[in-house]
Amino acid sequence: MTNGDTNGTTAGPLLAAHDLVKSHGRTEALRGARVELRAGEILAVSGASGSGKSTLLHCLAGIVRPDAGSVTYGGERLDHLPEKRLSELRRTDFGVVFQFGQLIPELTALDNVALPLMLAGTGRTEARARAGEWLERFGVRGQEESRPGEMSGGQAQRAALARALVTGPKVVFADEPTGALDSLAGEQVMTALARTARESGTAVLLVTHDAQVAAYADREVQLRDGAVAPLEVTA
Ligand SMILES: Nc1ncnc2c1ncn2[C@@H]1O[C@H](COP(=O)(O)OP(=O)(O)OP(=O)(O)O)[C@@H](O)[C@H]1O
Repeated sequence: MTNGDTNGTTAGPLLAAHDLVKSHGRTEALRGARVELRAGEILAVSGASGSGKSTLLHCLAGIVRPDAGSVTYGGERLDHLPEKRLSELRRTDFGVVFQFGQLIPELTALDNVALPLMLAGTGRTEARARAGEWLERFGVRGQEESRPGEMSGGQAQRAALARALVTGPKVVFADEPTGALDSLAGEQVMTALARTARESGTAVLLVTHDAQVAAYADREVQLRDGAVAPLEVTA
């Protein structure tokens, strides 16, 4: 009974996927995947290339609808929500970071981070002030007026994290956030993400094939052929 085991600290999961099935054409990317994310938890989803990690993340984030199975967020069926409500929820409650931060190349770092706040109705001056604070939290001070192409990969990715977190989301979805970085820049990105998520109580669903990145998580599940595999105990 997922929702019955409340004891004040461990209410039901914030986000849960049960028996997810999703095909891309003839490829069955997910075959009964099941995963639960608790509020404030950092969960790593690992697995070999092609095991379905990104597809699972897209289903959980409401970017893609599964063919079968369920995705619930705060007890509500995400996969049944109409598109309009889903995009609203994605804007208010979710943040996303992909392998290449996907900052808008024409905008400065500051304006990239201010943008989600402005889309949510915050005035430009206030949005830029808050964006500056978040860039500072992520150690990219001094780069406010740089465009993404003028920053290092690590700086751009930390700015992308600031953009994902600036609106105070409940969940951040990070798909191989260090995949394009060298190991030092990757460590800086992961340290900043884990610290900030913990400080703000944000849950993180972290997709990675890198064990060193997964080590930043509180818990890890491994996907194999579109389903969660039992974890091999290595230590
Ligand atoms: N848009 C798509 N069209 C066709 N096939 C796809 C599409 N997206 C994913 N697939 C296929 O679905 C399977 C799962 O892909 P997915 O990207 O979810 O795995 P992954 O574990 O994230 O892989 P990687 O680590 O390489 O990114 C793979 O066989 C992939 O080729």
